[in-house]
Amino acid sequence: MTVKQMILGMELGNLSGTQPDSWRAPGVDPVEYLDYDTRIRYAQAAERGKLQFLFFPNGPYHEVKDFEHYGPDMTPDVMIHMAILARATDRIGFVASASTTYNHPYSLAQQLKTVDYISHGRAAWNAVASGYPDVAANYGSEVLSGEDRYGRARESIELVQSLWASWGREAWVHDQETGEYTRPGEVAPVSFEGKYVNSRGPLYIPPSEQGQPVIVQSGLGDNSFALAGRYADLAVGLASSIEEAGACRETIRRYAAEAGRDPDEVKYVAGFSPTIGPTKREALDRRASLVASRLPQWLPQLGELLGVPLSMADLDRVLQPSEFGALRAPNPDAPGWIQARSIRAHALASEGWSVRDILAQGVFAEHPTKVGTATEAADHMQEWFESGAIDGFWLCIDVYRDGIDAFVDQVIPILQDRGLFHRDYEGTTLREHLGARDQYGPDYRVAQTAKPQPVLTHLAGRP
Ligand SMILES: Cc1cc2nc3c(=O)[nH]c(=O)nc-3n(C[C@H](O)[C@H](O)[C@H](O)COP(=O)(O)O)c2cc1C
Repeated sequence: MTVKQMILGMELGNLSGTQPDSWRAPGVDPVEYLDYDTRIRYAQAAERGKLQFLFFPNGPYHEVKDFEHYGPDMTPDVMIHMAILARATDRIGFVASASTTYNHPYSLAQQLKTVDYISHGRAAWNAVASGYPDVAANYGSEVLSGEDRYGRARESIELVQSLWASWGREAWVHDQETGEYTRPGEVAPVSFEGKYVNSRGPLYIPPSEQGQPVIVQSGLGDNSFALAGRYADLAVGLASSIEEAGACRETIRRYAAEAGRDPDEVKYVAGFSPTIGPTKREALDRRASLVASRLPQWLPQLGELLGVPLSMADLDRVLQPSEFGALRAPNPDAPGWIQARSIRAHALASEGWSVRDILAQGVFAEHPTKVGTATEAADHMQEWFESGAIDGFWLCIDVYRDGIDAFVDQVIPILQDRGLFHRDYEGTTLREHLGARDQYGPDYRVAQTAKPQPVLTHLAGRP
């Protein structure tokens, strides 16, 4: 019997790490954002840890509003980024986020398949439907309705996959003797006609070693979950608790079953934001220094959560239970990760941490946070994974310069010794790393617009 092991990915798209002041951390070169010798070193470190994939977020937009004090936190250009890192690594996969709303499927099909080919089958497309006003504004648009964004997303995925298969899987014979370059009729137009996107095709790029890129979906909300259930091999999630993660995963699995797929075909990974130190105290001090510029903004917010006014003068104070009282019910209409803040703030205050240490432990972080030793990080991961709510994690490393090495050299061996993570890649392609099924062209079990293509019909009929 093979024991199930976790899938691990890591975000590598933003400035110097995922924490706000990472660009000012000791030893960090503040211009490394565009220094590809450094980015390559980070990708290679993740590969040394046998991580299955790197995740590249992309709006494109500048999420941080205060451009004067914080660097951009998105990927410079996701396709170029992926291509450069692909040529400097051998095994690790790449998940490139790209909008289905503001890109033409032909361009996406071309770029993604090129990288899939040159990386020997390690590319994935995180197909996102662009719900952010800033992204829309960059393309001179308003945010479109959910119906239109997700209608276009479904068609775009099916068209991109149709174009990928318009160069038949066995088409490329390139026989120099006979002069036959491709088999007759096996590179053929797709003549795709949707409500939102059209293309004649064909695309002129042969299959990669995994056939075609893997489909990923990252999102929160019913539309995103339905898209993931219908098309994705991997869903990259955001969940503040094991219960929330389990509920997201179950929703995606239900949508997969409704679309006619085996729910096990979609893996679900949740975010995790560790800060590792030789001792808990050192880890807390590290994390506190990485959020220092946010403290004036967070203190009043923490005060609201705990029902006690807080200022910078309170930073090193331990609050007494009589000051903050009982946990107040979070707003049930708020997203889960916002609701989780009060619960976490209250729990940390009750444990007797100072105000600074409460804030250092990720009360306002987007993802579940563990600040402590490598063993504490591994314990968190083990608890989540063994609950059955997730198939793994995508890691949001605090400062890339030393945080990736710390995770790879200290946490990964613990996970491996506990049998929770593989010791080496099982194959060479991302599809193999994720245990995703073989697929070339659209998945006709779930397709809504794509029609079986001549090139595939032709191949199906071949003896
Ligand atoms: C973990 C996670 C990662 C995401 N990454 C991106 C991204 O890189 N680019 C993007 O445009 N949207 C990204 N999103 C946004 C979602 O794709 C989606 O648009 C959002 O959840 C809003 O949902 P809606 O489209 O139903 O309004 C991400 C969402 C989550 C939860």
